[in-house]
Amino acid sequence: MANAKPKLLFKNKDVSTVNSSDGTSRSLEKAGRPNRQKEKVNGLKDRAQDLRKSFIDSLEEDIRDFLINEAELHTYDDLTKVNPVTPSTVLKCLQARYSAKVFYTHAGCTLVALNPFQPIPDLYSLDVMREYHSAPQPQEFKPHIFIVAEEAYRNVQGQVEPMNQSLVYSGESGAGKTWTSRCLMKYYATVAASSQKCQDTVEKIERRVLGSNPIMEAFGNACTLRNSNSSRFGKYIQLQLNGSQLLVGASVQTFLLEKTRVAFQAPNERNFHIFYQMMKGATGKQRLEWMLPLDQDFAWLPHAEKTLEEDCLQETVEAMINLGIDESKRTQIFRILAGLLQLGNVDFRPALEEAQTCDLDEHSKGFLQKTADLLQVPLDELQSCLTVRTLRAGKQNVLKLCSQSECSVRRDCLAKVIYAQLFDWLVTFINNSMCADRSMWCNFIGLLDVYGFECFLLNNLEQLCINYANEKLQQHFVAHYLKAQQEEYVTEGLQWSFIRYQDNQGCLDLIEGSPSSIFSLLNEECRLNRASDAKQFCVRLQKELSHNASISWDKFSKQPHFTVAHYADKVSYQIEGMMEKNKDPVPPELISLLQNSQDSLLHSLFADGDHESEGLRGHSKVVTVISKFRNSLESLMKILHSTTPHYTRCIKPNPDCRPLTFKREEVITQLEACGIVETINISAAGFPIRIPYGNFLQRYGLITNTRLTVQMNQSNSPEMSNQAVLGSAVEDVLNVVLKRRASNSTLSPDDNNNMVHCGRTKVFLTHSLLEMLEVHRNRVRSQKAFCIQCCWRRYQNRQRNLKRQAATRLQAGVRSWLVRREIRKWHKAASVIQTKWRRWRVWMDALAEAELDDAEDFIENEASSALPKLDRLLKERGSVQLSSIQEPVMVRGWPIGLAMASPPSITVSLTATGFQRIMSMMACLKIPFRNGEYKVKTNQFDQGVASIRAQPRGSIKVHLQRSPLLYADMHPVHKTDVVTGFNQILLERP
Ligand SMILES: Nc1ncnc2c1ncn2[C@@H]1O[C@H](COP(=O)(O)OP(=O)(O)OP(=O)(O)O)[C@@H](O)[C@H]1O
Repeated sequence: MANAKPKLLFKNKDVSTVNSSDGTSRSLEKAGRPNRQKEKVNGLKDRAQDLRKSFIDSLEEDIRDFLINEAELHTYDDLTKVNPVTPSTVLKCLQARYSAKVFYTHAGCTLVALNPFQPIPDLYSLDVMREYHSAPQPQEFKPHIFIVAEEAYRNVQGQVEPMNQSLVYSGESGAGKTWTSRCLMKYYATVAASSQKCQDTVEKIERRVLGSNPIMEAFGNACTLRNSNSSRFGKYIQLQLNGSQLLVGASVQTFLLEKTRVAFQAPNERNFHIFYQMMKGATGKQRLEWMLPLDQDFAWLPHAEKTLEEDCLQETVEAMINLGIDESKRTQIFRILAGLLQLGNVDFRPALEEAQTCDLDEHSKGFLQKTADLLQVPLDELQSCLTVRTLRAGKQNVLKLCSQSECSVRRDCLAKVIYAQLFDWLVTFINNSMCADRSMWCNFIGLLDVYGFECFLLNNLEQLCINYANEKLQQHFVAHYLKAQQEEYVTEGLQWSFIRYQDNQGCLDLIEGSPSSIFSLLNEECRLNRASDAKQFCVRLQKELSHNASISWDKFSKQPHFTVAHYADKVSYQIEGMMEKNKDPVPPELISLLQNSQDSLLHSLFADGDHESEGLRGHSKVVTVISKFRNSLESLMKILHSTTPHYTRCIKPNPDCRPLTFKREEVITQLEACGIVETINISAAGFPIRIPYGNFLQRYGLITNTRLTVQMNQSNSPEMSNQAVLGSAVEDVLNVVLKRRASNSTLSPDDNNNMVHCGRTKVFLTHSLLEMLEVHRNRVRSQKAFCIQCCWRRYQNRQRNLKRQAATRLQAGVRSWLVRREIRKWHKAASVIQTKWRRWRVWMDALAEAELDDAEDFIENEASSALPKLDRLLKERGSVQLSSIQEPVMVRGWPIGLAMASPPSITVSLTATGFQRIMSMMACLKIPFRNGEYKVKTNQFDQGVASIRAQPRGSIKVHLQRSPLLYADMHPVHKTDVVTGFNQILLERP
């Protein structure tokens, strides 16, 4: 149905698809395959599920990115701009704004106010007020409570029907309703004070209007677990404006004061502030007068040690003075309150005998005495009222002694009735002092501060009334919101009739309808004036109301109860005590006691006869709490219906009242409870997704191959015709999608129309059509992706081949270059070696020639000189001494080398020609030829002399090896004892 919660795109669908793939595992189980296989299959399934989930998540993210720019969420001044309008996107937006210290956000015709829980400098200053007031278009400013205030004020100025305005702010305890109320009052006081003409009156009224706050808060607020300054009543303040829209008066109407708090405070909660103000702020004289010694403990004053800024008696007294409550009245008020504190300390003891009344201990007697004194009633009368009950039997009164618990109930009842009457008296007094004569004002701006929706562990009549009031306001709000939405659709040229939504009329019928409803049955039960039985009443409810879908019962609960499905949530109400609370009986004796009080104020509170107690009223006349509440709510609703409403939803971002802390769960619960989510759901019933044509084509244009730029460029005409061009392109896209849908299903074209509407500049969609568009877009995208993949692969292959060819060429080039370089190196080296070698050879040749020339010269020149001289010279030129021969023989290495260097024919000739060669060798060695004494061996195969060694008996053996270098051993050195030249190393050494 229309108010079904918007599901996340694709999520549900996908889960079902995944589940359907379960068959595999089931069939395996049936086949009884081993567990491991099953685990494997499950593992694969899980993986597939994970992959699918991550795909869906990324897809959702993609859609979200398209619809909404998360980075700019905090800049969204209006929650209806969030796309799609779902609780989670709304929450995200609020959180982003809260983090950016922006506390107000529009939500269509509503303003959402997040409590910062710390004073924000310059957010509510006089300058800001004046700025908003003087702005030609305050709506263009940042969202603020002053925009709402100014809008209401201008509506009055504009005299547009309905001229009267109502500013409704709701929210849970601690959300900032009272704060908002104070801000608005200050705003109007400032705005109205801008006129010089009636400055005195305005100031007087302003002082009184603002001055009434401390009094109302002192008497009606208390420290609770959820808020240290919690209003325990609902109020509607009417600011009265004259023809010039100046503030000339004000009045206040209150609802459902939590009077039980006077006599009962929940653990860790406190009584109304006023009692603590008296205890802490009284002067010595006042303490005596009020009988409140500093060291006295009071049962009804728990946690008195806790000091709050609200515990300021002086401020309350000053406000009283401003309002015109004179000293004697103030004294009376405080004496009565002190009397209540004393009364709380009175404890009853069970009667010793059945015929006796409940007893009081000494302490209690003292407290009762003080109570009687302060309330100015006779002590014995007071005591008997609390302990004895008067029953009417025909025309006679019958006295009945009360049990201990009955006495306590009567004591509490006395306190509650006095406090409630005193509170009402104060409200009346405030009204009298602020309210202008009816002829003086013509319009009003009403400020409605109501309790927010309540759902506790145990809920009773108070919660039923509060939640009923919230249902009423929600109904009013929904009607108003739909009107605003209708206006938006009309601007876009859409029909309104297609919006279907489920309102909360069913729930209201259940609570207040006729002929039978919870209220009517409760009232009937109370009027029967019989002892109420919760179980019986529960059965009755089941019998009479079970046809209503909004009521249910928990079969497993033992306590008599009923559960109501409110628009915000289901709430279970316990029936026990509900009838008693509805009757709210006040024993007649108590009323007559108070009527006889010597205190004129107390006397006047009960003197008018309105307080006929249960025993004195006829059964048909019983006015129950429900009836009273319902009547006041009816009159309030009448006022609201006749005014232009402005809604502000105050949100408490965290339960601990910590500054600038945003708890998502906490906020979403409140958004649900204050109807924002319901509003969102209503919006979802129409077209929750609104996309400007341009954006639509950017995303979905590919379905019909439409390119936005082309579309835009085709038309150089003004904007409207641009929109027309875009609109027709959008329709083309939608037609493709809807045609495909029609071919797949049997739905009528009407159904298609319910899914989409094209406005003037935007296309309005349902979630399901968006889903279809996405599916279509994905299909087109996958086709295109496939195409791109093919092209890309082809391109890649071509590139790869080109690269391969290029690489081969490069490799070949590099290799040849390397080889060429190597060869060049070798050539170079070879030529160096050649050059060196040639040089060396030339040099050696030259040396050898020079040597030979020397030798020849020497032989020629010195032939005649003595042989020892020649020996010396040879020795000098470097020669080997073969010491083993008897006579020293000098061997000139180089001539041997020279000999060896001769062509092999020399060697061959040594062997071949035998003796001749041996002779030349011996000549070289300068060995005297002595046949048989020496043995000269030459190596036939190796070139050169292998060795020359001394043989036994004086023989020598020369062992030389031929150097690869010609004449290597040929350079004689002038040292006689050293053989030099290359052949030195070739000489075998011992
Ligand atoms: N706009 C604001 N700026 C700063 N602090 C704020 C603002 N609104 C609320 N507060 C703080 O939050 C506290 C609770 O606010 P308030 O008393 O207005 O809540 P409430 O909704 O009226 O609660 P209840 O329903 O219990 O009366 C205030 O005492 C104040 O400290």
